[in-house]
Amino acid sequence: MIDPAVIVGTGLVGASVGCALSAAGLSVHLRDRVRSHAVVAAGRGAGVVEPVDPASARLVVVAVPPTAVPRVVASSLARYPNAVVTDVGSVKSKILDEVIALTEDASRYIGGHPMAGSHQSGPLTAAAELFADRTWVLTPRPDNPDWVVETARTLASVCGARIVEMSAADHDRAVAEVSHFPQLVSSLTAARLADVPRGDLRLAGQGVRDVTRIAASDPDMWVQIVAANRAPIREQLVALRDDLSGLIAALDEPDAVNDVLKRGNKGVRALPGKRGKRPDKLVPVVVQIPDAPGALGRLFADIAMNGINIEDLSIEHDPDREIGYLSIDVAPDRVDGLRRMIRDRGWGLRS
Ligand SMILES: NC(=O)C1=CN([C@@H]2O[C@H](COP(=O)(O)OP(=O)(O)OC[C@H]3O[C@@H](n4cnc5c(N)ncnc54)[C@H](O)[C@@H]3O)[C@@H](O)[C@H]2O)C=CC1
Ligand SMILES: O=C(O)C(=O)Cc1ccc(O)cc1
Repeated sequence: MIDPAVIVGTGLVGASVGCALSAAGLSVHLRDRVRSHAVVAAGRGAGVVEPVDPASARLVVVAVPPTAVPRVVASSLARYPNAVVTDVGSVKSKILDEVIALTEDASRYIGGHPMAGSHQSGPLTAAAELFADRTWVLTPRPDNPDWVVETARTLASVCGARIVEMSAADHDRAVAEVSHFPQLVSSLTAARLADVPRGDLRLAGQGVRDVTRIAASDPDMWVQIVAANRAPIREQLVALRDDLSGLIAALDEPDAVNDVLKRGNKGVRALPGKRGKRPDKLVPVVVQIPDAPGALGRLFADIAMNGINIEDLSIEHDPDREIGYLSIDVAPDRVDGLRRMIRDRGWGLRS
């Protein structure tokens, strides 16, 4: 149904889709305005740079920056007359409006958005597993024939993603809440660090790193995303401004500060955890590991030998010493066993 596929735009997301489809045995043809990006993506196993016979292409995945998406979708609909054309752009309504304005018949176009990526860009950071167990939003419309929707579903499934279907408008509101607004807040938080004296920055722990990771994202890309989804983002920012004004006015009142922190706790609990497990039902065990080849592998082997399932994990690097702190989340009934094993096997335990 999706073989052969064409990917236009072979940066982080396009090349990752290519890697996932190629790993599933499909033939994938890569195109990019910058040919070297397609060549690098091919080198990472995303497909081949040789063109496909346009009439034989079954699927085109447009993975270019948001402002370029409508034109590339329109030209792909014309160039590949038998293919379903989908995109991975982070906004959906504006792209759809522009595609409809550019084409006579947009029924072979269906919007898509895998909710996976990173703050990095370019094909060098691509990975076939990027979409595994992540949400892939599709925005089918009444004018899409069933086979078009089915083709897009097949793409998301082959990439290992969970499909969520909704209208373009609902998608844009949701991503403003859970992706675009958090990006801007992370950027604002990180921006304040640029003026913090070096000596003060040495006190930075994992908390500030957690809330600023995505502030390293590509500004060019995010300017385009924000421009295309202004109304719902503005709503979030205005609500934040009210919250900030309230907090500033109430800083002397512990009850009001407590209320802000409690609301924060509630928000964290609201986020879905792994397979529906609430993250607050897992317990972190922090292990000190040497920054040396094979250390992680040995630790994981020890944990597996003891029949303990790692539900989630994260790593923090010591800024001065060649060690890392691996935080392993396990079910509460496995904590004692894991701690005992860690000590018995000679690993350092931090909590
Ligand atoms: N970065 C992320 O975490 C995520 C990004 N997205 C969306 O995926 C799309 C691509 O993002 P990334 O892969 O991160 O960007 P990227 O910058 O890594 O790759 C974009 C690629 O598109 C190429 N390109 C630009 N204009 C083109 C054109 N007119 N024709 C052909 N190729 C063109 C560029 O040369 C580049 O190789 C964007 O629309 C973005 O909104 C979706 C989910 C996650
Ligand atoms: O880095 C992360 O955690 C992300 O959430 C990346 C991301 C960036 C843009 C999107 O449209 C979707 C996902």
